[in-house]
Formats: sequence, structure tokens, C-alpha cells
Amino acid sequence: MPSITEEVSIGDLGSLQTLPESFTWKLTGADSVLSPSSETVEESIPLIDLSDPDVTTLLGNACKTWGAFQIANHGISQKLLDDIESLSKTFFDMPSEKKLEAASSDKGVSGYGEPRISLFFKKKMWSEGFTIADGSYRNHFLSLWPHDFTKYCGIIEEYEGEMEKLASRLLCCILGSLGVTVDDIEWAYKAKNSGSKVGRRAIRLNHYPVCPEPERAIGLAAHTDSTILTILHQSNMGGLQVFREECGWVTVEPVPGALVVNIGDLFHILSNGKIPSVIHRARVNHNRSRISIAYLWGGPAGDVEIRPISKIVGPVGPSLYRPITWNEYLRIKYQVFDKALDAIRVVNPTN
Ligand SMILES: O=C(O)CCC(=O)C(=O)O
Ligand SMILES: [Fe+2]
Repeated sequence: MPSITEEVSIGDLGSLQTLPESFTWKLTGADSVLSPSSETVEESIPLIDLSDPDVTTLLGNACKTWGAFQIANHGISQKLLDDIESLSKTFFDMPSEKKLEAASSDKGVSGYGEPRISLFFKKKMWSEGFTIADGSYRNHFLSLWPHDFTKYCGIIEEYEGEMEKLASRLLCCILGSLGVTVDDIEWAYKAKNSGSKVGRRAIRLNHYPVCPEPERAIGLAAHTDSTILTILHQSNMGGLQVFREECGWVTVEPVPGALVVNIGDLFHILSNGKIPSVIHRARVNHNRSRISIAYLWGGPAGDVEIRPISKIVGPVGPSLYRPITWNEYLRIKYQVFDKALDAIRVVNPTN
């Protein structure tokens, strides 16, 4: 059999019959997934109906136990979810050269390319993505789809607007479970009252092509999101797994119409570690490709400092994380990756 050159373009992964060496991961026992027969723990993240009268308690418990949950009755129309999924599919189905025309620049995050966390790993991940972090997607869309430009930009704008509302609603409820409100976060309170956006946000379209040897490959390596929270629309194809200390990796089975919510590092900081960010990853499979759309709801722009909410820390409890701007946190994250929260942790917290 001819050996596969290591010059693999991520835009062509789905056509490969053999797993190239640069994509092989050594997955160990710790990487195995909780067997569905385990009786000791709840088997996966809870599905929460947002119209449930007990929603605050349910969300609070899910956040503390799992750092992730699925939501039903979230108010996002199925049409919008289908539209953004088919937009993503149209993009990823394009020839590699076409996708590369939308490649992100060296400096920027917006555009087409490998997962941003790739730089922390020697091996490559079996996925490609398109990040929408600013208005530059409009230029890409115009050259990719001159005829459908308005329609596709409309889908992105509507998705951003709807997700922002949903994310704010989730933030209120989860804070409520800790006995505080958005008004207890100074910058969020100011943003709310001035009618500006609470945090910066991005949409990441992810594509995981079919893989010849899924057990030796990884779609997206283990990470936490640098967000307040992330709302993930996964197509009806599973692949997302969350990590829980007590039971290892747990698969999040897709529930039709439901969305997945992951707690990110910023919520971890705001809650002084009471609502920890969740480690998660994406696996791949050999018979169907998978698309996921992540709405990443991040921190405030500029020199605004974020810190644990004083009402949560309380008059006696020490604040575990030092004040930091969101830009600085992201810089640290892209230097030390999974040690970023430790890097801003106060060594000897005093009251
Ligand atoms: O595709 C998935 O299931 C996970 C995506 C993800 O974690 C991300 O985009 O940060
Ligand atoms: Fe993620």
C-alpha cells in the first residue's frame, strides 16, 4: 500500500482511507468511556426543560455536578438550528482550495482552519472549523456565496441574536442558584444598563469528517472553553464527551432539538470555583461525519477587570482568583493552556 504523505490538508480528511501517522493519538485507559452499565453514578449530563418551575435549582445542581447539561424548550426555533447546520454543511462540503480561501490569518481567529488549541498538541486533530469572531465572515461569505450572501449573513445574525438572549437567560438562572444576580457583576450590570453586549462572543462551526480509525484519532482534544458559557448545537450524531472526576469520560448522547451547555473558565472565576468549567472533547467515528456549532460567550472587551463576585466570596471567604482583564486571561490561556486557572489562582488567599 502506498504510504500516505504527511502533507495532509485538513480540508480533505474525509477522503482518506488510512489514518496518517500525524493524526494518531495514544489513548490510554484514562481515556476510555464510562460503560453504560455503571450503577454508581448518573450516566450522563442532565436534560433540563427550561420551562420547569424548578429550573434554577436544576441548573444549579447540573452545573455543580457536571459543569454541563442539555436544555429543551430553550426557545430557539428548529428552523434556525437546521439553517445554521445546513450553512455549515454547505461550507465544509466545498473543495479544500475553496475553504482555504477563507483561511484565518496568522494573527486572527476568524476564518477557516484547524482548532485553535492545535498548537498545544504534537498530534493533529481530525477536524476542521470556521470561526466567526468579528465581521470578517461577511467578506468570506461574499466571495464564497455571492448569490446567497444576504441569506447566509441573515442566518448568522439571527443565530447570534437568539443565542445571546438564551445565554443571558441561562446566566441569570445559574447565578440565581448561587443567590446572586447579573447586577452583582459590575461590568455585566453596566453593559446591561447601557444597552451594550455583556461579553464578546464567537460562533465556531466544527466539522468532524468520517475517520478510518476513530479509536486512534481525536476530533477535538480535551479542553475547557474560555467563555462564561458555551451553547453547543450538535447534529444528531454523537461525539461530544465530558469529563467527570468520579467516572471519567461520559458521552453526551444527542437529544433531538436539545442544546448542550458547557460552563467555561469565566464562570469558574466569577463563581470563585463554585461552578467549575467542564473538561470536554470530541471523538470521531467511521461511518458518518458530524457537525457541531458552538456559540462561545466570552468576557468583556477592553481594560475591564473580571474577578470572583464579591457576594459569592462573602465577607469571610477568600477570593481564589486575582482580578484580571479578559484579554490578559486569554493571553495566559494561550501560553499555558490547561494551567490557566491555576496561573491566576491566589497562592495564599486571605480574606
Ligand atoms: O464538537 C463538539 O462536540 C465540541 C466542540 C467544542 O468543544 C468547541 O468548539 O469548543
Ligand atoms: Fe469546547
